[in-house]
Amino acid sequence: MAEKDPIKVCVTGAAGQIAYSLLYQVAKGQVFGDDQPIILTLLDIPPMMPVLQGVVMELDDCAFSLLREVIPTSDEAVAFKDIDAAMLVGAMPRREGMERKDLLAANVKIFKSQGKSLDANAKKTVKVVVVGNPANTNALICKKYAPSIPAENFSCLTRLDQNRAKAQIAGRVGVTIDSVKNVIIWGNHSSTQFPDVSHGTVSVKGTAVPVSEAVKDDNWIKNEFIKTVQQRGAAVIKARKLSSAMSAAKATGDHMRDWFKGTPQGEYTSMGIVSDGSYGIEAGLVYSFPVTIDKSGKYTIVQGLEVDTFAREKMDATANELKQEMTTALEVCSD
Ligand SMILES: NC(=O)C1=CN([C@@H]2O[C@H](COP(=O)(O)OP(=O)(O)OC[C@H]3O[C@@H](n4cnc5c(N)ncnc54)[C@H](O)[C@@H]3O)[C@@H](O)[C@H]2O)C=CC1
Ligand SMILES: O=C([O-])CC(=O)C(=O)O
Repeated sequence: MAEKDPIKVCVTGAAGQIAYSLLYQVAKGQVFGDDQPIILTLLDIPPMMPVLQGVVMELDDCAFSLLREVIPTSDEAVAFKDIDAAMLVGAMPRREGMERKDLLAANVKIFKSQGKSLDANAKKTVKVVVVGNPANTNALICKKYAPSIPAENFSCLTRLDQNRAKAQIAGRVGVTIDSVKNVIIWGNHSSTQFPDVSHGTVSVKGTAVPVSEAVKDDNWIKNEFIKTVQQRGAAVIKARKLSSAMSAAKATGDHMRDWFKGTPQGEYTSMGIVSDGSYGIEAGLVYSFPVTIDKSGKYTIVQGLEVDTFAREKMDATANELKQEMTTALEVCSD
């Protein structure tokens, strides 16, 4: 069979810690498919160019069969030229004691500039995932400054939260990770996010049962579980003195793979997307919803899930935080 044409993929923050794990997955074919040749563009800031050269040397030395070309640069226009996919990782990470929104003033302007440059340089079909924090609001700003690219092409990463939630449930029940399905992350990638297992299932001895039936401890689900997932990033920072990188890279790969290839039959996944008003969430906010994705890469918000009073309160609290972040971000970007 004839070889596919290469796709062009940009990773920003390419000299940083998440990129170091992410680039391996992308170049190895674990994200876009093991028959999909890749051209990589790698963006970082000028002082990081010597470090980035080292990353390029290592990419060469990996001898990846699918990697056709690597373009390291500190110029957004070069990095975004005709790209099919953008993984916007480059931004300052938080340190111990900070909330992710404390990064807003420092990071949001990066996404204003990159939104403008994507608008001018990327393919109009480009799929963008924002990883740099505060991820939802950075994605909102990026989209705002790229008006010629459809809003549904912008997303932010909440897959790491979903993976964390699945791991907690699998560990608690004592099953493998793939036995846990349809765990949802609603809202902001922050400590107000709502990890919701009320529509999820666990496969126990070959039969799918509701998570609550498998866990048999609603108090744990409503308290410790939610808090553990909400605070997991902070716990990793406390332990490592650096924020999550291997797991963040894995989640970014998972997010993009599902977006390009589709979600498995009967399963949904969570991603931060521009709200269309579903579930009463203000249209325009970048909010994490459960979605299914078809083989052509089009996602649809899962509709009709029952929302009880407990869930409603949590979904609204995280939406309110996002509204406040949006107001601050628009102020920061107005000059
Ligand atoms: N959404 C999520 O689930 C997660 C998000 N993060 C966030 O991802 C971001 C990156 O984290 P790390 O890789 O650990 O940080 P890092 O500090 O190791 O790397 C960040 C890289 O971005 C570069 N950079 C800064 N400004 C840039 C710009 N304007 N254009 C291109 N590159 C730029 C830096 O020079 C650095 O090389 C942070 O904001 C972190 O908080 C981290 C984990 C999970
Ligand atoms: O917590 C942080 O600052 C990094 C991050 O977003 C995560 O690990 O989820």
